[in-house]
Amino acid sequence: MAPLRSVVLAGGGTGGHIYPLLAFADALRRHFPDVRITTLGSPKGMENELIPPAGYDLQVIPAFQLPRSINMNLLRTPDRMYKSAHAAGKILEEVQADVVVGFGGYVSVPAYLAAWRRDVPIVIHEVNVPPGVANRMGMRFTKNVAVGFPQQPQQAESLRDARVVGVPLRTAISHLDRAALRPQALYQFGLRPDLPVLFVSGGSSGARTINLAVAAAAKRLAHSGVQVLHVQGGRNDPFEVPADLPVPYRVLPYLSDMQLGYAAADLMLCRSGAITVAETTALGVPAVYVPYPYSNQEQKRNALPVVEAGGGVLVDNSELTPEWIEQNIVPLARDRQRLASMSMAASRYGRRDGDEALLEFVLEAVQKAR
Ligand SMILES: CC(=O)N[C@H]1[C@@H](OP(=O)(O)OP(=O)(O)OC[C@H]2O[C@@H](n3ccc(=O)[nH]c3=O)[C@H](O)[C@@H]2O)O[C@H](CO)[C@@H](O)[C@@H]1O
Repeated sequence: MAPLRSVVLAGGGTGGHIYPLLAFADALRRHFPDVRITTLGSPKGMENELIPPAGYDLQVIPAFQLPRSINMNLLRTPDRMYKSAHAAGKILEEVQADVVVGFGGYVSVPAYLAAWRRDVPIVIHEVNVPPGVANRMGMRFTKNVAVGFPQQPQQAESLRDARVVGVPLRTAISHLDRAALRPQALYQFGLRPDLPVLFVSGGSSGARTINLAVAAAAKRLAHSGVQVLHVQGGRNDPFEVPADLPVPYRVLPYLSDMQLGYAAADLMLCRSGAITVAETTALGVPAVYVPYPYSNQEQKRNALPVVEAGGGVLVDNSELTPEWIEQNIVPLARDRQRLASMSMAASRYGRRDGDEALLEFVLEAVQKAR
């Protein structure tokens, strides 16, 4: 029997759930060119902007609001959840799914429920500690849980038996040779090759605090010879940057080709969403991480091991001021030796093969179920 004929991938909301799903879909297609790949999404998530252009079939199922904490009663009430699970189930039957692989986000819950009802094997990929609500609910239905980072099984009881597979990264990122792409990236962004580049990103939706603090430090950065490539984030308000700066400060609303940003960067200033950390470490990009201060400190946990390994610096959201940037980022961005050693330390922590490792885990799960 062919190992896989039809796979349903569920995950939605923000880039952090969608990019690993897309990277995994690419790995599936590379290994099994004839496999049918169906993705499940919700009506308003970023999946609608990211999945169809990547060439995958996106089936949108009715949305419902997940509670902030795990609540299994939700699964028993014939409300919108029932409608979503019913819609997911119809799709699973129509495509005769061999397996459902879920990456978290609202849309994963109905997919897990529908798969469980039909005895379709479920694999969960989780990148956060504590695990997201959707995946925690999914864990009631399967033991096939994979995680992105080596510290997760020690940090969360529910992930104790999970397999560490890494994070599936887009091939443009996992295969990136930063030094080789750097000249093209600098040219494309209109940046100078003789001055350090600070690459700023607040994750897939952007981060207001980071945007405002860096924009307010624009003059100090520019007069110290630090260029800035600033991705504002898909869903964030524009901000003002002085027009008459002596060195380039480029602002982009969103960067689909993140590899170009990573290639141009000498130093990154960013939120520590799990996928961002997986990418900076896989590529050895030295980073100053500003964890999102809410949602259970999950972003602080993502960044801490990298910082402890010497690959990054951590600063509290409330401490990120223009003065802090001037006193800390400017000297760091100009210290080539320190950046090189941070880059090496980050690379030692990161990995690039998460797509292949997750595929192996999924194949084992399907095999086990047959
Ligand atoms: C505020 C919040 O709750 N954030 C969560 C969200 O973050 P978020 O959705 O921001 O996800 P991550 O930081 O993990 O990943 C962002 C992804 O977007 C990409 N990107 C970003 C900007 C851009 O212009 N272009 C681009 O392609 C990055 O390369 C990366 O692949 O999901 C993560 C993964 O579950 C969690 O760890 C974060 O805590």
